[in-house]
Amino acid sequence: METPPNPTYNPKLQQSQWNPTSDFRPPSSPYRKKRSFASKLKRAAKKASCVFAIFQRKRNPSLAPISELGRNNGRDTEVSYSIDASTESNTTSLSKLRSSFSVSSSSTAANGQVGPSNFSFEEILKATDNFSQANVIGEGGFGTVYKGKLKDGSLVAVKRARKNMNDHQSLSDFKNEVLTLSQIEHLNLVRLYGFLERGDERVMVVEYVSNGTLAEHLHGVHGEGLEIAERLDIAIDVAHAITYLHTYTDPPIIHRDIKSSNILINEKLRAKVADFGFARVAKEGSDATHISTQIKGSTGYLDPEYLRTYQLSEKSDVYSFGVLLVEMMTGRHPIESKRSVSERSTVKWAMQKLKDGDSVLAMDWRIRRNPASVKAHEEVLKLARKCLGNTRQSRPTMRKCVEVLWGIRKELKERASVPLPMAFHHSADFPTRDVKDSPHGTEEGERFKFVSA
Ligand SMILES: Nc1ncnc2c1ncn2[C@@H]1O[C@H](COP(=O)(O)OP(=O)(O)OP(=O)(O)O)[C@@H](O)[C@H]1O
Repeated sequence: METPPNPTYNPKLQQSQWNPTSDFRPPSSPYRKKRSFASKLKRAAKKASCVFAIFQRKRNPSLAPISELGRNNGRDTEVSYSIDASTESNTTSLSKLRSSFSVSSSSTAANGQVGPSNFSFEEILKATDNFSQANVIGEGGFGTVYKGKLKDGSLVAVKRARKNMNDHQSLSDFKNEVLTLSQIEHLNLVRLYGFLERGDERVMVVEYVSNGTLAEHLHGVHGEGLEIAERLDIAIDVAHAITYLHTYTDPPIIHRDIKSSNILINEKLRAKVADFGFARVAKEGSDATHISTQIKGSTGYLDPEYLRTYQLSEKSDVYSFGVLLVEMMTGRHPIESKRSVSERSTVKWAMQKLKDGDSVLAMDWRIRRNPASVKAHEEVLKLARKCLGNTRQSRPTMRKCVEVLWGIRKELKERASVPLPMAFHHSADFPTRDVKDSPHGTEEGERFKFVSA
């Protein structure tokens, strides 16, 4: 099932316009379409507002132009940039998926502050209570992440770059993340609302996603333990997001750091992919199949072919996605250093179980067992096996992964709706395991509990 690209989205953005490593300048909008009378009128109004902005800047030079983003290091000016908010729609079919693939053009208000709710550095200070410890929600490679509430009531996550960010790489990763995020908009990708820079402070304001990371859900820190259907929905969301990056942005974007801690979960247990610090723009041109680059990514998720050859392609994300699928099905970290040698690499262990016809033994103890869930688990592992292929040519595209996952979800729903004969409750086909079992125990001696759908 091939999906034609969204006809309204055909940006032809030259890489030279926004090379993330060399030129940190937000590009002009790549979003092109025929202009209606209304949009001409809008443009005229915008022009007028630009004239007003120039007039304002003359009166108030502290309002730096958008094009100075990232270039006023050390000066006490404030620079801001953000993208429009748009209504999110849930995507469950290919056509809906397509319609959600759009890039919003960045809009600039007269005062140089833009976005869904205009905010200044002062408002960010207010929103986070002067970056108070009570609002800290996480710590990452770039610095501390705060929860904030803007004056219009919307919740945001504020990523505050470490002040002594003299590590050139971290700063360029930070800028890379801002730049990449500013290019894209998708239901399953964390939205960038804006970037502010004042003096040595740099903050990135992004959509707040309220329910922790996938890693926390899988490894028992957050939530009750996800059921198989919820895991499938999350896998589909992630696959949609990566498909979008690979297929519907031009030039394509390789995420480079797909892992469970970079996937944020909302209250409805749907996923948004975050952390574009390592994202890399693929070369333009159909014959460009890979990019030679420094190794980036996270242990356990890294494509071995990329490690060997230093050549990055979209299929490196596919490999990491394969590792993620295994993690989601087994509930184990990709590397489990405390386990016996044969179980230390979760991918190797689970793939061996699949090969031996014992895939159910690699199923997360938190997932309820029934014929439908056991089958879905096995099918996901089979897809993971393809994603983990040794060569990039042997791995499926992310779009193919979406299709396969849709098929598995459909079958799961159909199977789950068929009432189980009582005999199944005591079936020897499905080993039972006590849900209280330690996730760190070895599989030998584990007792499984079989539960009907
Ligand atoms: N948009 C967000 N909404 C809610 N919480 C977030 C958001 N972004 C980040 N967090 C929280 O802050 C933590 C740190 O995030 P950050 O992206 O800075 O680093 P990381 O991805 O965990 O680590 P690294 O940068 O080393 O990859 C996350 O683990 C998450 O708990």
